[in-house]
Amino acid sequence: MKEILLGVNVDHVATLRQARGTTYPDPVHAAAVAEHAGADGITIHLREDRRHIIDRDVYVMAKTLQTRMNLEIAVTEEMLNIALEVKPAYVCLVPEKREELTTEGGLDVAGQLDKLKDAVSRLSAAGIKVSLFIDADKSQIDAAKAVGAPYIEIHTGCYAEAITDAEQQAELARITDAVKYAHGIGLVVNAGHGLHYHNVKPIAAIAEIYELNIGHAIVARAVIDGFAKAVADMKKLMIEARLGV
Ligand SMILES: CC(=O)[C@@H](O)[C@H](O)COP(=O)(O)O
Ligand SMILES: NCC(=O)COP(=O)(O)O
Repeated sequence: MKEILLGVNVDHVATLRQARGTTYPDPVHAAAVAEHAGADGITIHLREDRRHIIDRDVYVMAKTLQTRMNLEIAVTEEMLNIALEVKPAYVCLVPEKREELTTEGGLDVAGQLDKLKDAVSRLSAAGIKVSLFIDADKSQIDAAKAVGAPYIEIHTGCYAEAITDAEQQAELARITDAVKYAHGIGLVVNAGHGLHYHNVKPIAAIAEIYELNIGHAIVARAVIDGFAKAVADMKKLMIEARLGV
């Protein structure tokens, strides 16, 4: 049984902090608790509008994380320069629209090959492992391979937001096919967005998935159960899925 890793996204600990402009709760503290509870990495999305994670969080976590940072950023000069200065273990390039409530879809790699090739090349030259946040779409997977990204993260939002069982099963089949195809052409395949305690197991059971990045649901559960238990419970579900229990 291949282990599946959990990247805990602490963005929405910062959402609570930004809601009042206080210094608490601190996503740096939450990240330390998550790592102690079994997180294999910490994911943070530094959005252009800094609605949750702010620059200070990135620079402090670069010094304090015991596992590794997966920094999600848009493909802009501002963000690329921050990534090249901080040099996190991983950078995941994501699409971003200021008006969106949350990430709405995958990055259009196929439609901007030269721009992505340049970004991937610059980040990789700095020793950063680059992932592209894309839809479960073979043309986008091929494009990710073409621009030299070693990792992709399949957007699971359509699966998570499916209304009927039939729709969810269709999205699961689409994701499964995409993961296996991407793995088959040599990409390391992660997945994430909208996963929670009641929908994570079928995704975690896909053997070729390397890591799941999960945030909103863990932070929401932590409000009731505490952060350590929320992380540990999610990791337990993922391991159970891999064991087929
Ligand atoms: C890229 C992705 O799916 C998540 O990291 C998401 O972007 C979390 O941040 P928001 O909730 O601000 O969209
Ligand atoms: N890339 C997905 C991620 O980091 C967390 O997404 P969500 O679980 O907050 O929807």
